[in-house]
Amino acid sequence: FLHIQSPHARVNAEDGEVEKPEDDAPRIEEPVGGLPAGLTTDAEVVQREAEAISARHLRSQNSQKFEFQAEVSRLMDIIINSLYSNKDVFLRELISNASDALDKIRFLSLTDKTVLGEGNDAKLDIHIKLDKVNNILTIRDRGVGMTKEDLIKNLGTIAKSGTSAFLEQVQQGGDLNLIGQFGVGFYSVYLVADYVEVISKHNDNKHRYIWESKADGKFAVIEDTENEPLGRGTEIRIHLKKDASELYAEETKLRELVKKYSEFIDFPIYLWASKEVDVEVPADEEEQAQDDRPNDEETAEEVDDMREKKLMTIKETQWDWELLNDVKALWLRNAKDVTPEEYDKFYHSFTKDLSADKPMAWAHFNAEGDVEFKAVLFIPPTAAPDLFENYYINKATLKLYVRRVFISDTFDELLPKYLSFLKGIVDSDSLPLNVSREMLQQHASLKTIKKKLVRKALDMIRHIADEDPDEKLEAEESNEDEDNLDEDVDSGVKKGKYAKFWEQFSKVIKLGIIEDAMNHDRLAKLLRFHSSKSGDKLISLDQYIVRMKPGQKQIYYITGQDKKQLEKSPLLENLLKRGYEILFLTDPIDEYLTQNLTEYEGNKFQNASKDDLKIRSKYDQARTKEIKESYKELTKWWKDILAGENVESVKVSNRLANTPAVVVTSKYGWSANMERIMKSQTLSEPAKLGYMGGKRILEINPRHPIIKELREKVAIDSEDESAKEAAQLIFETALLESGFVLEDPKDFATRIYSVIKSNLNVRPDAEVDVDDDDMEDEVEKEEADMDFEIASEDKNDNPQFNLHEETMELGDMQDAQSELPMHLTSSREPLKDEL
Ligand SMILES: Nc1ncnc2c1ncn2[C@@H]1O[C@H](COP(=O)(O)OP(=O)(O)OP(=O)(O)O)[C@@H](O)[C@H]1O
Repeated sequence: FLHIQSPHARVNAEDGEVEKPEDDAPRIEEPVGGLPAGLTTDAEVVQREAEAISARHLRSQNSQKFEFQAEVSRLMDIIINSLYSNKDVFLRELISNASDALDKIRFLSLTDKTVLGEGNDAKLDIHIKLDKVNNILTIRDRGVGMTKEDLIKNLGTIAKSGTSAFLEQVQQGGDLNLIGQFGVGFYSVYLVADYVEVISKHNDNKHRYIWESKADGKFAVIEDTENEPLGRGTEIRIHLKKDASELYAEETKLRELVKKYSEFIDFPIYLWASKEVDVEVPADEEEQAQDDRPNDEETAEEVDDMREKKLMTIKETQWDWELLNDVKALWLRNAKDVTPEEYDKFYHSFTKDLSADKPMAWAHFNAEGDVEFKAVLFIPPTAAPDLFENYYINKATLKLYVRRVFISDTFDELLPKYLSFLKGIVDSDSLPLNVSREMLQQHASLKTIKKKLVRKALDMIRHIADEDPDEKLEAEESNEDEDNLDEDVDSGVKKGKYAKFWEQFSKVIKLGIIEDAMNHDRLAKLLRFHSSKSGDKLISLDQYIVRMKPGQKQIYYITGQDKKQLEKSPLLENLLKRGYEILFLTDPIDEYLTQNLTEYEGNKFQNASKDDLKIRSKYDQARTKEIKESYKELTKWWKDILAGENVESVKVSNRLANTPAVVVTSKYGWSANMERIMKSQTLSEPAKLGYMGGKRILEINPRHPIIKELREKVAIDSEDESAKEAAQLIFETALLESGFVLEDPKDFATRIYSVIKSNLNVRPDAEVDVDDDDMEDEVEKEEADMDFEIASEDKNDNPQFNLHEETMELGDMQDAQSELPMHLTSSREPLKDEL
C-alpha cells in the first residue's frame, strides 16, 4: 500500500529539531515535498495516501484535458519505452531548465526589484528532494515559473522546432543524450518516470497550476488547491518508474549526478540529505540521577563537572539541505588556476555538447581599461552542420552576463557574423544592469567589447598555428634549398592541429576577409593553401613569401575545381618551368576571397588564368616582336574564324611550353572557374552571365608544331576548310583545358569524331550500320500493316471481332465502323500468335 504512487506527495515532513547548517545554505522553512524517511508513522502515511488518492480522483474529474501535439506525443512514446541505458540525462535537463528559469527572474529583477518577492521567495536556488517511501523525486526552483497558458504551450501543445529533428535523429539510432541540444530536454524526464506533475506559479497569475501527464498522449491542467503555496517558481514531481527508482531513489546517486553534470550551474543546488553525526547525549539517566546527588565531600561545582563527564557519544541521523555545487563562476577565477580539464568540462556543460570531443582551443582573459569585462572563448571541436546554411540568420552563441547576471545568449552585437561559430561567455562590469535589452544593445561599450573579442579570437586561432609542430616544420622547410621542396610530396603527412582547424573553419576565415576590412591583415595571416610545391600540406602566405624567387613581386595563384587538375593546367606551364610557386585555390569561396585579397605584405596577387599575367620572355625585344609579326596574319584570321564565340582577341603567348593553345580571361571579368560556379547556381541570372563572363582571349604557342603548321596552311589558302576545322577544334580543346564548360559539346564531339575517322582512314561519309532494333522496328511496322489487312479480310472468322460485333448490334453500327482501327489493335495479339 505504501508504494501506491501518490500525486499528493506534499506531506508536511516533520523535519524535527535539526542542527544549524554547517555551510551557509539557507534553511528552508517550507519543506519541498517528499517524506524524510523514518519521521512519519505508518498510520500517517496510510492516511495521507488515502487522501492523495481521493484528491487525485477529484483532480482528474475537474481538470482541463489536452492532447499533446502529435510530434511531442511520438517523442514521449519513444522516450518512455526506450531501453536507453543512460537515463541520467533527465536530471541534467531539469536542472538546466530550473537554472534558465532562475536566470529569467534575475534578469527581470534588474529593472523591477519587486518581482523577486520577499523572504525565501527572493532566494534564487534549486532544491532536490527524494521521497523514498513513494518513489517521488522533486525538483523545485524559485525561477520565473509558468502561467497556465505557459504550461499548456511549453509542455505539450506546441512542438519545438527541434522536435522533428530530434525524432529523426533518434529513429536513426542517434543518441538520446543529445536531447537538450534540440530544445526538448523536459521530455527526457519520461526516461525515468511514468507519471510527472509540474506545479508552477508565475508572478503574473495569483493562482498556481498543476500540469500532469502519464505520457499517454494526453495531459491535464488544473488550478492547484491541494498543495502548499509555492510563492514563485516550479516544482517537478517525478514519479519514478520501478527500474529507475532502484537507481535514482538514492541520495548518493543524486549527489554524484549533480556534481557531474551541474557543476557550472550558476545557482546553489541543494539536496535534502541525511548524514550520520556524532552527538553527545547524557549517559544512562539513572546513573546520572545517582551521580547528581553530591556526597559530603563534593561541592556543587564538582558535581557539575562530573555531569559533563557523564555524557556519551552516539550516532544520529540528521536531515538537512546540503549544498552540492560551488557557484564561483569559472570565468571569474584566475586563468592560471583553472585546469585544462575544467575548461573542457565547462565547455561541455554550457554548450550542452556531450560528445567526448574537446574544444580545439580556448582563450580566457580579462579586459581592463575604459571597458571592463571577463571572457572565455572556445573554438568548438567541429563546425556545426548548419553553420553556413543560415549564415545571416544564425545568432551568435556567446552568453552575455552583466556583473554575473545572465542577460542573453542571442546578442548579435558581440561578435561579427563570421566568428559566430565561437562559443563562450562574456561578463562585463561596464554595462548597465537596469536597462532594457534594446538600450543595452545600443550601449557604446558593446563596440569596444566586440573589437577586443575579435582580436582575442583571432589571436587564439593564430596560437593554434604557432603551437602546431606541423606548422613549424613547414617554416623550417621553407628555409631549405628550394629544389628539395618538391620532395615534400608525402602521403603520410599527419594532420596537425591547425590543419584540423582549417578543415573545419577555413570558410569562416575567408568570410572574415570578405566582411571584416579592419582585421584584414590579421585574417590573411591565418589563410592556408595548397601549392605547386607544398605536396599534401598547406602553406601560409608568409611561407609563400619566404620561398619567392629573387625579384618575384607577385603571388601567383590559380582557381579551379581540384588540385590535381590545376597541377596539370597548361596555363601554368611556363610559370612552373621557371620555378615559380603557384597557390591552388579550390574552394568556390576563393573566387570571392581573391576579389577582397589583392595584396599581402606589399606583394600583389596574380591570377595565372588571366590575360594580365606577365612572364618575361626568354627572347629579346626584337625577337619577340619578330615572332609576333610572323603570326599576325594567323591571329587575325583566327579571330575571324571565332566570330560569335565571345573571343576578344587571339594572341601569341609566352606562358605556354608544350600545349598549342589556352583560353584566358580579361583581368576584371570572371575566370573560367567563376563562370562555372555562377552557371551552377540555381538563381543565377543569364543576363549577368553575359556581361560578367570575362572576355576570352585565345593565346597560342608560337613554338608548337600544330600552330606553326596552321600558320603555313593559312598562308597558302585562308579558305582551307581543314584549317578552319582545326582552328575551331584547337579553340574548343583549349577552352576545356583552361577550365571552361563547352556550350555545345555535341559540336565538339562531332569534330573530334571526324578527326578520328580521318586518322583511321574511315571515309568521311561512311554510314552507320542499321542495328537489330531498327530491324525490329521494320518488322513491327510490316506486321502492323499485315494485321490490318488480315483483319479486314477475315473479320467474320475472328472470334473477338465477332463478339464485339454482336455487342455492337445493339448499338449504333455507324459508331462501331468509325472505331474500327482501335478494335483491330485490341485483337492484334492473337493474330500475331497465329502468324
Ligand atoms: N523549471 C522551469 N521553469 C520555468 N519554465 C520551464 C521550466 N522547465 C521548462 N520550462 C519551460 O518549458 C519549455 C520547454 O522545456 P524544454 O526543456 O523541453 O526545452 P528548453 O528548455 O527550451 O530547451 P532545452 O531542452 O535546451 O532545455 C522551456 O523553454 C521553458 O519555457
